[in-house]
Amino acid sequence: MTALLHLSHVTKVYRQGGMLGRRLITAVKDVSFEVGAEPEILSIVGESGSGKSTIAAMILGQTTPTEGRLEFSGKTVSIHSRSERKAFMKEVQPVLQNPFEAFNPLKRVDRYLFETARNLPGPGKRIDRKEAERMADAALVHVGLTLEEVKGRFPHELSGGQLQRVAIARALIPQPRLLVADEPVSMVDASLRMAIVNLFGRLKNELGLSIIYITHDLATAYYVSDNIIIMRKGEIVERGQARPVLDNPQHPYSRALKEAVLAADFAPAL
Ligand SMILES: Nc1ncnc2c1ncn2[C@@H]1O[C@H](COP(=O)(O)OP(=O)(O)OP(=O)(O)O)[C@@H](O)[C@H]1O
Repeated sequence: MTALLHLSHVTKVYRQGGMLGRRLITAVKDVSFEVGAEPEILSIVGESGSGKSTIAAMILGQTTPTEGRLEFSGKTVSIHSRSERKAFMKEVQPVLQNPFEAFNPLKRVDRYLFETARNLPGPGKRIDRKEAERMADAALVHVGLTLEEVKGRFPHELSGGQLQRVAIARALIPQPRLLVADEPVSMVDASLRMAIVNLFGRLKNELGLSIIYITHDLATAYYVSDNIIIMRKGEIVERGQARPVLDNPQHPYSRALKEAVLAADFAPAL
């Protein structure tokens, strides 16, 4: 079966600086991996600067690889127009790190959901307000909320965890096949992180959605992912099924990452 997403020998080089002192930064170097045809949660972990966000940006079509190829459902991803972007975004949706940045503080959050529903691409009759409300409510129910709970609310009237759920609900409205979640719990209160991560597991099972979960947090990655990729300086150093890899990491860098987490967990309280 054709993989949902296939990255083949992908490299991304950024140019930094002006004419004088121009520097080339290889953010991602010869990376290949797949998200399979069956729903899966793939975690990409690694320290800051290892290239995780650059991979997310390429998968979301926000930047193009310098070398290599990305295929979605067997077709090379190439976005040259607004309509191509809209069609692609129907299938692949982002979940951002900071939900407070994803929403304008002066705009009621339900408006985002209605607008997303009403702007869906494709033929057919225009979605009316009632239908948009029904779609918003259905998406909110998938994330453990209801339209009644968020209707008329501004972003600051919701907690970080609730707002991240609304952001995820918004991403669900187009009925995508892949979510790309870049550090989605790092701005959420520690006590609520597991709830969001559990939600990913539910969305995979209930909606058949695949999720790329980019994180620093090995504990949640261990808990929720089927597969894992460990990155260092733009390259994949280890990959495989999440639990065996994290139970028994082979690469010295993976071991160091795990030891850093264990050391933090057992650090004496100050
Ligand atoms: N737009 C850009 N222009 C120039 N360099 C960039 C750009 N985006 C990222 N980089 C560089 O590419 C490298 C990889 O960055 P990237 O943000 O992909 O890593 P990351 O693993 O996601 O890190 P973090 O967890 O801090 O977001 C870094 O050296 C970064 O400075």
